[in-house]
Amino acid sequence: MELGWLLWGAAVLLLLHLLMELSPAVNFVLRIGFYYVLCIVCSGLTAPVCLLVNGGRTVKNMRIIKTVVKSFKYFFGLRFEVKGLENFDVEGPAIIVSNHQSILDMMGLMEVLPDGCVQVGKKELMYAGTVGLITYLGGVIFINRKSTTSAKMVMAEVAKTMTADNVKVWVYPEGTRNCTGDLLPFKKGAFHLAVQAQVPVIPVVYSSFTTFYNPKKNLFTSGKIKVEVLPPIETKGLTSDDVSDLTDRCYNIMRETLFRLSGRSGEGKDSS
Ligand SMILES: CCCCCCCCCCCCCCCC(=O)SCCNC(=O)CCNC(=O)[C@H](O)C(C)(C)COP(=O)(O)OP(=O)(O)OC[C@H]1O[C@@H](n2cnc3c(N)ncnc32)[C@H](O)[C@@H]1OP(=O)(O)O
Ligand SMILES: CCCCCCCC/C=C\CCCCCCCC(=O)OC[C@@H](O)COP(=O)(O)O
Repeated sequence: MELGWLLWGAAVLLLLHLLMELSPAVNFVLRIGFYYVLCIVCSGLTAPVCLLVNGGRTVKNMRIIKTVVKSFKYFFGLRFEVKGLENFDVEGPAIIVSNHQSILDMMGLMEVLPDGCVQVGKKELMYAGTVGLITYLGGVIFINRKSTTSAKMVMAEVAKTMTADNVKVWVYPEGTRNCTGDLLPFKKGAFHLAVQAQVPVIPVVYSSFTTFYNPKKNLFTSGKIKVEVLPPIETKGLTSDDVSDLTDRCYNIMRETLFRLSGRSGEGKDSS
């Protein structure tokens, strides 16, 4: 009886393997589907641990979430090469800005996430079942992207509390996922936040995923991601009039770094 089940299991695995070899679409759907399942199941298992250890919604839960998510890369054959982690060692709060390519970014995020750091996320994430629960418990700040007024109010509140709570805030300034190998124009929320709280901006850049991940081409293989944490940009003394310049400065540094890390040297200079 047991041998029968084993043989059936082996046959199903072999069939899936053959299908994945033969069809890139099947390979993509199975791999990305597995990522979703992993996120949903691990969130469901991690949430009670967070509740038991820390009692509710707190940034301290990010340590637990990070430990779990850091193991995901082994399932997908992803390797991270990280440089510049010492640039996170600023005294007190800071705004961290990074490029946002895919839902896979959660793995890269957790690879470098400093202690005491929460992310700004779209409010729709809150309703994503167990993933919503874990992002809530981890202290993610939810914003309504469809209402600039409401998003600005949330961000202004964060500017007031981040110094008192001594937290770093991670914002994806492109405001949405973008897997083109380039950057979208930056939204200004992160930079207003940095100026209002008078805290430094720390840019983090991930090399382009396009060589191993492209949903339009059903491409999802193993790959290496280079990550660079860049030196902090001070905002002391800056006012709201300086936000546009600060945004452009960060955009240019990050775009140049993105192209360098992705092997497109020489591109990205002197563009705005
Ligand atoms: C165990 C297993 C676990 C598995 C799983 C775990 C996962 C555990 C980690 C989860 C991690 C989640 C990560 C999610 C990742 C996202 O969900 S990314 C999407 C959400 N994030 C964002 O959108 C952030 C970036 N967006 C912004 O900052 C935008 O500026 C805002 C605040 C949303 C506003 O949007 P907007 O109106 O479209 O933007 P924008 O053109 O910048 O602003 C309009 C005007 O308002 C002004 N303005 C903007 N903000 C302000 C401000 N704060 N004050 C004053 N003026 C302002 C601008 O200057 C502009 O005026 P002008 O300069 O043109 O005159
Ligand atoms: C009862 C409802 C059940 C709903 C189940 C939904 C399950 C969703 C499950 C797994 C998703 C795992 C993803 C981990 C977190 C990803 C965060 C993320 O990358 O969000 C995208 C957001 O930055 C930008 O969104 P858009 O590109 O503007 O769109």
